[in-house]
Amino acid sequence: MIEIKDVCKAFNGRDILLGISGQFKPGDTSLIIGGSGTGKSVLLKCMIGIIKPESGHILYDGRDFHNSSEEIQKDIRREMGVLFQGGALFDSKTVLENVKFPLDMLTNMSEKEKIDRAEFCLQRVGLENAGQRTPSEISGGMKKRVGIARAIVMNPKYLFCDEPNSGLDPLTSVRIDELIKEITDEFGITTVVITHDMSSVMGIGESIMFLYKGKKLWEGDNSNILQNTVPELNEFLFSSKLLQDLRK
Ligand SMILES: Nc1ncnc2c1ncn2[C@@H]1O[C@H](COP(=O)(O)OP(=O)(O)OP(=O)(O)O)[C@@H](O)[C@H]1O
Repeated sequence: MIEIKDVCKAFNGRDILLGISGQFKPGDTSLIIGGSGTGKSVLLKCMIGIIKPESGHILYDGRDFHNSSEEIQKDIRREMGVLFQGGALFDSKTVLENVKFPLDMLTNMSEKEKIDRAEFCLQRVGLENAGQRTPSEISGGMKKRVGIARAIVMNPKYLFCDEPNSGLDPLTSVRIDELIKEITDEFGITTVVITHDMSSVMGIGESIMFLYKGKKLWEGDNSNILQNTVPELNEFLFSSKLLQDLRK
């Protein structure tokens, strides 16, 4: 479980996160949603340790990440998988080499063990035949799958996905969401997804936190989000004329 307690962050005197608290449970796909500039990515960066919060605590199964020894921080980092928004794949490496990369960097496994593990992960995301291609030779949806395979190659306890649907068509988006949810269920991962995609909210939002101007204004799930009474959340959910009409 990941617990965040009263996390605050400011840049150049401007408050970005104003005391965010919440819990993310194992086996759940938890979403952080909100409009542009509300602090979702900054919160994610605090969680994965790219940014240090000014105050507050981020606990990984009870271990206070930012207030732990370097050794414990290293342990926690090894338990994280991250799917970056742009994919962050190496164009000069093959798909298989991209997936294997964290194993090369962080383990003492033999080459055969690393290849077996990378191939298992590629198979899990439905790309068993794409290992020898390079990222430039595959589609956007396939790149996301490679990113997911690489994010799970170290068998993470915690998985972070930054806007996994960006740049994808609606059908591919749903497939990527479903894959993230399946993997989360199957391996009991604590998964945190940043999104502003309404179909993700309704499709995989087992736990949802809504941020607005650096504050958490609502939390719940996809079964009760449409009944919420928070004006800012409704404005976010029903931003388009089409959705407003459908709601009516
Ligand atoms: N390193 C930084 N230095 C200064 N300001 C920053 C920095 N990183 C983020 N910000 C500011 O923090 C605010 C929140 O940014 P953040 O990227 O978290 O938004 P977001 O909710 O993820 O938006 P989007 O959905 O558009 O990605 C923005 O006003 C941004 O300009």
